[in-house]
Amino acid sequence: MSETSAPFVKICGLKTPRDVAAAVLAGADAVGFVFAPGSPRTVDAAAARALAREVPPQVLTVGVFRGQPVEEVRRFAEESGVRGVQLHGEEGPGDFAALRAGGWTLLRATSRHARRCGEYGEDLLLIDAPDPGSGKPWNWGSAEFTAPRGRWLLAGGLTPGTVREALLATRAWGVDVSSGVESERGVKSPELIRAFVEAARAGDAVQ
Ligand SMILES: O=C(O)c1ccccc1N[C@@H]1O[C@H](COP(=O)(O)O)[C@@H](O)[C@H]1O
Repeated sequence: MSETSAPFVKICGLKTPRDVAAAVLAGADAVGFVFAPGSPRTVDAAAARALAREVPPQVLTVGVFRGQPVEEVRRFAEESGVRGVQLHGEEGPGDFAALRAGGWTLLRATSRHARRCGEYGEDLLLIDAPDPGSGKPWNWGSAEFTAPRGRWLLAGGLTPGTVREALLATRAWGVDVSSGVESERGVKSPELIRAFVEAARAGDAVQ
């Protein structure tokens, strides 16, 4: 995982070798493969395994889950060989503790208020819109939003045009995007991926 002061950037919902090449070439720190059913980006474990083989070791591969039983999460993560697990659900500290033994980097995604990264035993906290993967932004600029402490990623409707402003406003440690780097729903655009990473890193550190 990146230890630089530049924002951490995760590009999510990759489905093809072309998507992976674009994210890696753009300089993403992490790439996500969606195992949650019902998304236009859902891939199976075998497809993710083949894609993950194209990812260099400095880039974190992450399996993305929504409301799936821990046993299913474990099985997909083991079969695909991803190094990180991102949970969008009602998982509690016990679930994170159960997955800890697998050696994965654990990401907890929530749209609720969170005080700090690590409260549930996660390595990274992700503050997202209530409808993950929808491309709908939430009101991160509102005075009611209090940023958590520690390593947290901002997600939800970010685009190359909004990511820098969002980073400056929230002081997030990093960002995660899916819809905002697509030419149509579920289809990644190498140009938008490059533009997103460039915009996130323009001027580098925001912390
Ligand atoms: O990308 C999906 O389809 C998805 C499905 C289920 C859970 C999470 C999903 N992606 C995550 O959603 C946000 C980004 O959403 P947006 O499309 O940029 O608004 C990010 O955390 C993805 O990892």
